[in-house]
Amino acid sequence: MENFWQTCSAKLEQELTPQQYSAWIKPLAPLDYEDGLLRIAAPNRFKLDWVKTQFANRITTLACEYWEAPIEVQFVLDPRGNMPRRAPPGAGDPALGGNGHPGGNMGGPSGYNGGGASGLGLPSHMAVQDYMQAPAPARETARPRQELSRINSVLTFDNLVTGKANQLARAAATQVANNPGVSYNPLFLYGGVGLGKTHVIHAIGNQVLIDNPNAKIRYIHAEQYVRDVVTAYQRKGFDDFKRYYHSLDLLLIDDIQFFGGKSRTQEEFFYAFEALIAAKKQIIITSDTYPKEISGMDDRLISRFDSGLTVAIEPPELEMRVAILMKKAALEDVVLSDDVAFFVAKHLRSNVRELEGALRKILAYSRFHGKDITIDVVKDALKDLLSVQNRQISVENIQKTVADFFNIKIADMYSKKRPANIARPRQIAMYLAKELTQKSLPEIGDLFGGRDHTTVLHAVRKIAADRAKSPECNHELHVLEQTLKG
Ligand SMILES: Nc1ncnc2c1ncn2[C@@H]1O[C@H](COP(=O)(O)OP(=O)(O)OP(=O)(O)O)[C@@H](O)[C@H]1O
Repeated sequence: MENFWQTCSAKLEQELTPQQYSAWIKPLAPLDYEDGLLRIAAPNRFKLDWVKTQFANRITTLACEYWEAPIEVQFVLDPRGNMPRRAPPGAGDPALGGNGHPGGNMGGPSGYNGGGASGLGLPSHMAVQDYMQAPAPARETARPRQELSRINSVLTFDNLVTGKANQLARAAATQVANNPGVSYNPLFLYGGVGLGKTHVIHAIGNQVLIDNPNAKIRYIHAEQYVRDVVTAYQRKGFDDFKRYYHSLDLLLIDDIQFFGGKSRTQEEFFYAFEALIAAKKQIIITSDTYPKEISGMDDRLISRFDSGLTVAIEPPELEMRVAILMKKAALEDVVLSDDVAFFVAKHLRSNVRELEGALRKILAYSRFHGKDITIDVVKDALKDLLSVQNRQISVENIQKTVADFFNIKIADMYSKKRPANIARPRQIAMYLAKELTQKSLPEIGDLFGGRDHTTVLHAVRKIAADRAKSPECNHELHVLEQTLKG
């Protein structure tokens, strides 16, 4: 470590002005180096902050070059108290009355040839930047991996309610968490909005971190990954980008449908994917739909996504919705009666986020008015939500939504044509008409070009059977239902 620091300081001395070097680099001291984590101490908070924002990237790059490995650099306040001030008197420490105000002649961003944070080395998502944002020294040293991983410690398996809708996903997730890189790789979870995909992958991350606190884990939303690719592109920083992502033990990437149509992102992700899988590192992906249905996605990625295990998370069934409401209420120290929980769960069927929102409203309403939570209180608290739920869905609306979804003409809903690409959407529309409206089978038949009620019955049974056995069909229907319910 001492050797590294000598090499690194010498390099920085060449790159910086003498004042910059004396003011910012000389007062630093390497603390320790272990398992890819290098800690460097700064004598006071001001210097710590400035060094983090201005020189962290460069120091990390030099460290990676020196050890020829991905290195994370953490800047901390010197645990031994203030170190002797080695910068010459008046050498530009504004905190001590010098003239080194950021941007002034001591080397603020504009004074640093070769770049400040933006021009040197790692893009903004990189490990060192993460450390740069670590809040307080105590936490910096306590669980650096946890902070770097972006894992939300609240989203665990313990508070994930399990039911028919997510039991497969949970079983697969548990297995992957217990044997990362070994069982299903990648694990691909898909399902509609607010059904718990993000919760499940954070739960995996939390579990892996408990079992192996040194695991290098990263949770990232796909939109952020896209932004990082753009940043790496602008800064010509793909080497750092690759080094970082290819060095992970566990990559959790959320809502990958956002990669659709973004070829450069897909290319970079493909490399990361291949490198991690080859090294038996675990990848977990979520999406709002199954791999083949993601539009604008490269075929080679789609086939990779499908090469591990693909599991759906379904909308929760009634009992599961009740259990979720009760669990979330219990976390707020509130006991919901059965009839209240069933009432809410019966009326709000689309997703868990909606249930959480409803519960928040109910709790706020009852606290504000000082009333116990009864069905009448719930009706008042959720007036707006329930009126939307009760809004009548018309058969015409169903026909239009289904026709748009499958890219056929509305007229095909009434026509006598029977090619499969028309017949199936028509059967789906009939099924939804039966599920979501009060119309009888003959009435529905009439609205579909005067068809017999037995034709409607056949369609309803067929689609119900398909839905029960095919997660893809179930997903399509769920998306349509969510669209229709607004
Ligand atoms: N089975 C469950 N048990 C407890 N809480 C759940 C469950 N499923 C979802 N939730 C909660 O519902 C909320 C929404 O879940 P989450 O964000 O994981 O959904 P998502 O499927 O990732 O949605 P999106 O596609 O919009 O990103 C979160 O607060 C999550 O904790």
